[in-house]
Amino acid sequence: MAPCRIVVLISGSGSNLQALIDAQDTPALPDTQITLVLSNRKAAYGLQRAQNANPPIPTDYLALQPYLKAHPGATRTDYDAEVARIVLAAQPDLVILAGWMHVLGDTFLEPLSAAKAPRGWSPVPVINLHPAMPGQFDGAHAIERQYAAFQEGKIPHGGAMVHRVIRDVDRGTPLLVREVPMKKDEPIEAFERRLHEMEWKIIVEGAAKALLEVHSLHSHTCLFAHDDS
Ligand SMILES: Nc1nc2c(c(=O)[nH]1)N[C@@H](CN(C=O)c1ccc(C(=O)N[C@@H](CCC(=O)O)C(=O)O)cc1)CN2
Ligand SMILES: NCC(=O)N[C@@H]1O[C@H](COP(=O)([O-])[O-])[C@@H](O)[C@H]1O
Repeated sequence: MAPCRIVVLISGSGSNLQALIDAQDTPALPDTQITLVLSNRKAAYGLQRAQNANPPIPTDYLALQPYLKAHPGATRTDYDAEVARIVLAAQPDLVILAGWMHVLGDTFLEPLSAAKAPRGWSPVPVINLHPAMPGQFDGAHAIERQYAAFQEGKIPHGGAMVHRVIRDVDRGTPLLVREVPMKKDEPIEAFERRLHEMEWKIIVEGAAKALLEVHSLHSHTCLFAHDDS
Protein backbone atom coordinates (compact mmCIF):
# COMPACT_ATOMS: atom_id res chain seq x y z
CA MET A 1 0.00 0.00 0.00
CA ALA A 2 1.25 3.51 -0.79
CA PRO A 3 2.52 5.55 2.19
CA CYS A 4 0.25 8.01 4.01
CA ARG A 5 0.49 11.32 2.15
CA ILE A 6 1.18 14.40 4.27
CA VAL A 7 0.80 18.03 3.10
CA VAL A 8 2.54 20.68 5.22
CA LEU A 9 1.65 24.38 5.26
CA ILE A 10 4.33 26.86 6.39
CA SER A 11 5.08 30.57 6.52
CA GLY A 12 8.61 30.73 7.88
CA SER A 13 11.89 29.04 8.76
CA GLY A 14 10.40 25.53 8.61
CA SER A 15 12.32 24.01 11.55
CA ASN A 16 9.17 22.02 12.39
CA LEU A 17 8.83 21.02 8.75
CA GLN A 18 12.44 19.81 8.99
CA ALA A 19 11.50 17.64 11.97
CA LEU A 20 8.72 16.10 9.85
CA ILE A 21 11.03 15.63 6.85
CA ASP A 22 13.58 13.86 9.06
CA ALA A 23 10.88 11.67 10.63
CA GLN A 24 8.93 10.66 7.51
CA ASP A 25 8.92 6.91 6.91
CA THR A 26 10.86 6.21 10.13
CA PRO A 27 9.54 4.42 13.25
CA ALA A 28 8.59 7.88 14.59
CA LEU A 29 6.25 8.50 11.65
CA PRO A 30 6.02 5.13 9.85
CA ASP A 31 4.75 4.64 6.30
CA THR A 32 4.48 8.37 5.54
CA GLN A 33 5.58 10.69 2.76
CA ILE A 34 5.37 14.49 2.61
CA THR A 35 3.93 15.12 -0.86
CA LEU A 36 3.65 18.92 -0.83
CA VAL A 37 4.91 21.92 1.14
CA LEU A 38 2.81 25.06 0.60
CA SER A 39 3.98 28.46 1.85
CA ASN A 40 2.22 31.82 1.94
CA ARG A 41 5.59 33.57 2.17
CA LYS A 42 7.88 33.42 -0.91
CA ALA A 43 11.03 33.86 1.20
CA ALA A 44 10.10 31.13 3.70
CA TYR A 45 13.26 29.08 4.28
CA GLY A 46 11.02 26.06 4.72
CA LEU A 47 10.62 25.99 0.93
CA GLN A 48 14.39 25.58 0.68
CA ARG A 49 14.29 22.76 3.23
CA ALA A 50 11.71 20.92 1.11
CA GLN A 51 13.75 21.40 -2.06
CA ASN A 52 16.91 20.22 -0.24
CA ALA A 53 15.20 17.06 1.01
CA ASN A 54 16.23 13.73 -0.49
CA PRO A 55 14.21 13.12 -2.58
CA PRO A 56 13.12 16.77 -3.04
CA ILE A 57 9.58 17.54 -1.87
CA PRO A 58 7.26 19.43 -4.26
CA THR A 59 6.59 22.99 -3.11
CA ASP A 60 4.08 25.69 -3.91
CA TYR A 61 3.56 29.29 -2.92
CA LEU A 62 0.35 31.30 -2.60
CA ALA A 63 0.14 34.54 -0.61
CA LEU A 64 -3.08 36.40 0.17
CA GLN A 65 -2.22 39.91 -1.02
CA PRO A 66 -0.64 38.91 -4.38
CA TYR A 67 -3.61 36.59 -4.95
CA LEU A 68 -6.13 39.40 -4.34
CA LYS A 69 -4.14 41.74 -6.61
CA ALA A 70 -4.07 39.12 -9.37
CA HIS A 71 -7.80 38.41 -9.00
CA PRO A 72 -9.68 41.76 -8.83
CA GLY A 73 -12.90 41.34 -6.84
CA ALA A 74 -11.63 38.21 -5.10
CA THR A 75 -11.82 38.04 -1.34
CA ARG A 76 -10.10 36.18 1.48
CA THR A 77 -12.69 33.42 1.14
CA ASP A 78 -11.66 32.92 -2.50
CA TYR A 79 -8.03 32.73 -1.39
CA ASP A 80 -8.86 30.10 1.23
CA ALA A 81 -10.78 28.09 -1.38
CA GLU A 82 -7.74 28.19 -3.67
CA VAL A 83 -5.51 27.02 -0.82
CA ALA A 84 -7.91 24.08 -0.32
CA ARG A 85 -7.77 23.28 -4.05
CA ILE A 86 -3.95 23.24 -4.06
CA VAL A 87 -3.84 21.13 -0.90
CA LEU A 88 -6.43 18.60 -2.12
CA ALA A 89 -4.72 18.32 -5.51
CA ALA A 90 -1.82 16.78 -3.56
CA GLN A 91 -4.24 14.08 -2.31
CA PRO A 92 -3.38 14.28 1.42
CA ASP A 93 -4.21 11.75 4.09
CA LEU A 94 -3.20 14.40 6.66
CA VAL A 95 -2.62 18.17 6.54
CA ILE A 96 -0.25 19.80 9.04
CA LEU A 97 -0.05 23.56 9.74
CA ALA A 98 3.58 24.02 10.84
CA GLY A 99 3.94 27.74 11.45
CA TRP A 100 1.27 28.64 8.89
CA MET A 101 0.43 32.21 9.81
CA HIS A 102 -2.96 32.62 8.18
CA VAL A 103 -6.36 32.02 9.74
CA LEU A 104 -8.24 29.56 7.51
CA GLY A 105 -11.95 30.11 6.91
CA ASP A 106 -14.80 27.78 6.01
CA THR A 107 -13.95 27.82 2.31
CA PHE A 108 -10.81 25.93 3.25
CA LEU A 109 -12.18 23.82 6.11
CA GLU A 110 -15.35 22.61 4.39
CA PRO A 111 -13.64 21.11 1.28
CA LEU A 112 -11.17 19.33 3.57
CA SER A 113 -14.04 18.07 5.68
CA ALA A 114 -15.88 16.79 2.60
CA ALA A 115 -12.78 15.28 0.98
CA LYS A 116 -11.83 11.60 1.04
CA ALA A 117 -8.20 10.70 1.72
CA PRO A 118 -6.38 8.22 -0.58
CA ARG A 119 -6.35 5.86 2.45
CA GLY A 120 -10.18 6.01 2.35
CA TRP A 121 -11.05 8.13 5.37
CA SER A 122 -13.07 11.35 5.44
CA PRO A 123 -12.71 14.11 6.50
CA VAL A 124 -9.04 14.73 5.76
CA PRO A 125 -7.64 15.66 9.19
CA VAL A 126 -6.00 19.07 9.62
CA ILE A 127 -3.77 19.65 12.64
CA ASN A 128 -1.84 22.70 13.89
CA LEU A 129 1.22 23.28 16.06
CA HIS A 130 0.64 26.11 18.53
CA PRO A 131 3.23 27.47 20.96
CA ALA A 132 0.96 27.75 24.00
CA MET A 133 -1.15 25.71 26.41
CA PRO A 134 -4.80 25.06 25.47
CA GLY A 135 -7.00 28.12 25.90
CA GLN A 136 -4.01 30.43 26.46
CA PHE A 137 -2.65 33.01 24.02
CA ASP A 138 -4.65 32.00 20.96
CA GLY A 139 -3.42 33.51 17.72
CA ALA A 140 -0.14 35.02 16.67
CA HIS A 141 2.86 35.99 18.86
CA ALA A 142 1.98 33.38 21.49
CA ILE A 143 5.62 32.80 22.46
CA GLU A 144 6.22 36.41 23.39
CA ARG A 145 2.86 36.63 25.14
CA GLN A 146 3.37 33.56 27.32
CA TYR A 147 6.93 34.63 28.16
CA ALA A 148 5.65 38.03 29.34
CA ALA A 149 2.79 36.43 31.30
CA PHE A 150 5.22 34.14 33.16
CA GLN A 151 7.63 36.96 33.96
CA GLU A 152 4.64 38.90 35.36
CA GLY A 153 3.74 35.91 37.55
CA LYS A 154 0.47 35.25 35.74
CA ILE A 155 1.17 31.66 34.62
CA PRO A 156 3.27 28.86 36.26
CA HIS A 157 4.96 27.64 33.07
CA GLY A 158 4.86 27.80 29.28
CA GLY A 159 3.78 25.15 26.85
CA ALA A 160 3.03 23.98 23.33
CA MET A 161 0.41 21.79 21.74
CA VAL A 162 -0.72 20.05 18.58
CA HIS A 163 -4.44 20.40 18.06
CA ARG A 164 -7.12 19.75 15.49
CA VAL A 165 -7.94 22.74 13.30
CA ILE A 166 -11.47 24.16 13.51
CA ARG A 167 -12.86 27.57 12.58
CA ASP A 168 -12.16 28.98 16.05
CA VAL A 169 -8.45 29.67 16.04
CA ASP A 170 -6.40 27.38 18.30
CA ARG A 171 -9.55 26.06 19.98
CA GLY A 172 -9.63 22.65 18.28
CA THR A 173 -9.30 19.49 20.39
CA PRO A 174 -5.71 19.06 21.56
CA LEU A 175 -3.90 15.92 20.37
CA LEU A 176 -0.75 16.53 22.44
CA VAL A 177 -0.02 19.11 25.15
CA ARG A 178 3.40 19.62 26.70
CA GLU A 179 4.42 22.03 29.46
CA VAL A 180 7.63 23.97 28.86
CA PRO A 181 9.28 25.31 32.05
CA MET A 182 10.34 28.93 32.29
CA LYS A 183 12.73 30.64 34.71
CA LYS A 184 12.28 34.07 36.29
CA ASP A 185 14.32 36.74 34.48
CA GLU A 186 15.79 34.32 31.93
CA PRO A 187 16.14 35.85 28.44
CA ILE A 188 13.28 35.01 26.05
CA GLU A 189 15.79 33.36 23.73
CA ALA A 190 16.54 30.66 26.33
CA PHE A 191 12.84 29.88 26.77
CA GLU A 192 12.22 29.98 23.02
CA ARG A 193 15.01 27.45 22.43
CA ARG A 194 13.49 25.03 24.94
CA LEU A 195 10.05 25.55 23.44
CA HIS A 196 11.20 24.93 19.85
CA GLU A 197 13.03 21.74 20.93
CA MET A 198 9.74 20.56 22.45
CA GLU A 199 7.83 21.55 19.30
CA TRP A 200 10.13 19.50 17.07
CA LYS A 201 9.17 16.44 19.12
CA ILE A 202 5.44 17.01 19.46
CA ILE A 203 4.81 17.89 15.82
CA VAL A 204 6.06 14.40 14.86
CA GLU A 205 4.26 12.70 17.75
CA GLY A 206 1.10 14.67 17.02
CA ALA A 207 1.18 13.71 13.34
CA ALA A 208 1.67 10.05 14.26
CA LYS A 209 -1.21 10.24 16.78
CA ALA A 210 -3.54 11.89 14.25
CA LEU A 211 -2.80 9.15 11.71
CA LEU A 212 -3.18 6.40 14.31
CA GLU A 213 -6.57 7.77 15.39
CA VAL A 214 -7.93 8.14 11.88
CA HIS A 215 -6.53 4.72 10.87
CA SER A 216 -8.25 2.98 13.80
CA LEU A 217 -11.49 4.94 13.35
CA HIS A 218 -11.55 4.17 9.62
CA SER A 219 -10.73 0.48 9.96
CA HIS A 220 -13.33 0.30 12.73
CA THR A 221 -15.90 1.93 10.42
CA CYS A 222 -14.82 -0.29 7.53
CA LEU A 223 -15.19 -3.28 9.83
CA PHE A 224 -18.81 -2.32 10.51
CA ALA A 225 -19.28 -1.65 6.79
CA HIS A 226 -18.19 -5.24 6.02
CA ASP A 227 -20.50 -6.52 8.75
CA ASP A 228 -23.40 -4.71 7.06
CA SER A 229 -22.57 -5.86 3.57
N1 LIG B 1 -9.31 28.19 11.23
C1 LIG B 1 -8.08 28.10 11.76
N2 LIG B 1 -7.03 28.62 11.10
C2 LIG B 1 -5.79 28.53 11.66
C3 LIG B 1 -5.61 27.94 12.92
C4 LIG B 1 -6.74 27.41 13.59
O1 LIG B 1 -6.64 26.83 14.71
N3 LIG B 1 -7.96 27.51 12.98
N4 LIG B 1 -4.34 27.94 13.51
C5 LIG B 1 -3.46 28.96 12.97
C6 LIG B 1 -2.06 29.03 13.45
N5 LIG B 1 -2.02 30.18 14.35
C7 LIG B 1 -1.74 29.85 15.63
O2 LIG B 1 -1.45 28.68 15.94
C8 LIG B 1 -2.29 31.50 13.91
C9 LIG B 1 -1.57 32.04 12.84
C10 LIG B 1 -1.84 33.34 12.40
C11 LIG B 1 -2.83 34.10 13.01
C12 LIG B 1 -3.14 35.48 12.49
O3 LIG B 1 -3.65 36.33 13.18
N6 LIG B 1 -2.85 35.66 11.21
C13 LIG B 1 -3.22 36.94 10.50
C14 LIG B 1 -2.08 37.37 9.60
C15 LIG B 1 -0.82 37.49 10.44
C16 LIG B 1 0.40 37.64 9.50
O4 LIG B 1 0.22 37.54 8.28
O5 LIG B 1 1.50 37.81 10.06
C17 LIG B 1 -4.40 36.65 9.61
O6 LIG B 1 -4.67 35.44 9.31
O7 LIG B 1 -5.00 37.64 9.18
C18 LIG B 1 -3.53 33.58 14.07
C19 LIG B 1 -3.27 32.26 14.53
C20 LIG B 1 -3.40 28.87 11.47
N7 LIG B 1 -4.72 29.03 10.98
N1 LIG C 1 0.14 30.53 15.80
C1 LIG C 1 1.00 29.70 15.02
C2 LIG C 1 2.43 29.84 15.47
O1 LIG C 1 2.79 30.79 16.14
N2 LIG C 1 3.25 28.87 15.09
C3 LIG C 1 4.62 28.88 15.46
O2 LIG C 1 5.42 29.30 14.37
C4 LIG C 1 6.73 28.73 14.56
C5 LIG C 1 7.14 28.11 13.25
O3 LIG C 1 8.52 27.81 13.30
P1 LIG C 1 9.21 27.06 12.05
O4 LIG C 1 8.84 27.85 10.82
O5 LIG C 1 10.68 27.08 12.38
O6 LIG C 1 8.65 25.68 12.00
C6 LIG C 1 6.61 27.67 15.67
O7 LIG C 1 7.13 28.16 16.88
C7 LIG C 1 5.12 27.50 15.79
O8 LIG C 1 4.69 27.14 17.10
